[in-house]
Amino acid sequence: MDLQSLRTRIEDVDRRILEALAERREVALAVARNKAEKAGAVRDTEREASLLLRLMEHGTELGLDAGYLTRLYQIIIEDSVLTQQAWMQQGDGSGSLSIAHLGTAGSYSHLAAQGYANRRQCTLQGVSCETFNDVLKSVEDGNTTLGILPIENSTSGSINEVYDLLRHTHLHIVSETYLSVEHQLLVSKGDEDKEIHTIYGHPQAIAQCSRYLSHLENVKVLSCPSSAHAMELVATSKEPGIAALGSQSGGALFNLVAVAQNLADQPGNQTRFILIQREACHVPQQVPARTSLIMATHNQPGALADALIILRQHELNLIKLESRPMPGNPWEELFYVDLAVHEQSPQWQDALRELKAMTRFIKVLGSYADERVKATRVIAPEQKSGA
Ligand SMILES: C=C(O[C@@H]1C=C(C(=O)O)C=C[C@H]1O)C(=O)O
Repeated sequence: MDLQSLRTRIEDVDRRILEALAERREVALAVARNKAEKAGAVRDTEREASLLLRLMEHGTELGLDAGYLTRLYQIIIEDSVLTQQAWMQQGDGSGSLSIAHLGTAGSYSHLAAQGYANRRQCTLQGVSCETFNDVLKSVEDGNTTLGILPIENSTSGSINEVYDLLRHTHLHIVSETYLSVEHQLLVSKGDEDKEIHTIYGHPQAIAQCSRYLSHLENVKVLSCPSSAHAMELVATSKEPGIAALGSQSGGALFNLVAVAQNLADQPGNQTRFILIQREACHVPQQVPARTSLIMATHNQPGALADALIILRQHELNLIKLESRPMPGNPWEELFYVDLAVHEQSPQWQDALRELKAMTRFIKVLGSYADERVKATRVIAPEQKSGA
């Protein structure tokens, strides 16, 4: 067979894989409907383990590597669990979702908003904003139903500006979504061989690529309001030797080419985004929930330890605890806390009452579906027999 015919065959196989993936997602939605009727939990790790084991046995018979299959199916199962969780909360997708986001099309916030809408079988009606505060205002003023904001990154940590804004708004966090952020260095087509003297990027992208950038000599690094701004600047400028930090899909949108890839200081760089809305949401019991709050303890020895003891007494699982200086009050600390709990659970309501009595300030930012899907692990059949 010639190369072209072989490639046509590959394309045919890929089409069938895609159709099978779409069918699997449809069946997962039917499973969600069934679970909603029976009040069953979305996640069933025993079922996942037996499924993975069977797939590995069958796969190795077909000559496929067990490690490859596990990685592949972990992604497929994560998609299935998150699709079911989204359905449990929002039901069947209806039309479009209006979401305010930082930057124009191609910014990381826009990509995350796109992923959020896709997961809910909705089309995205995105509204570009210049600042995080504009995203908030768009939702507060009723111009959009939702706003999306990056809240923390696996490399650069919490995005304090966003926490600060959340402290002063009456909006609620109603969802979270994770985006793999693979920064690339993008230049205009034809400029691939030009020496770079200036790199533009969003401050978060610059922080996440600090190691790579620190090794470049005679290069100016300049901040832009969003990654989309940085890419647009490079795309529209005639000046050679300028580059932008951005994503692969953003680069494609602006017709830019990558001259360096995977630039984040840590592999697997991910950003967690939150979705904010005017009304709080209700997380069904079948879906694991995360509750986020900000609190300031009294400035006295052991105050934080006392707050943590309350959480332990109520058996609350702490996902995140971070302290930040309180803006305007030097040397006083504000704590960001995330707990694995449903807001309406009596366990949390009791703990909150006790915390209110012993903190100077406490604000629940929202309770929403926990989108971290910890991969189920199984021992591959050959490894088992070889052990
Ligand atoms: C589809 C189901 O829901 C979840 C997703 C699974 C999958 O995609 O195979 C398996 C178990 C559950 O964690 C199910 O329960 O069968």
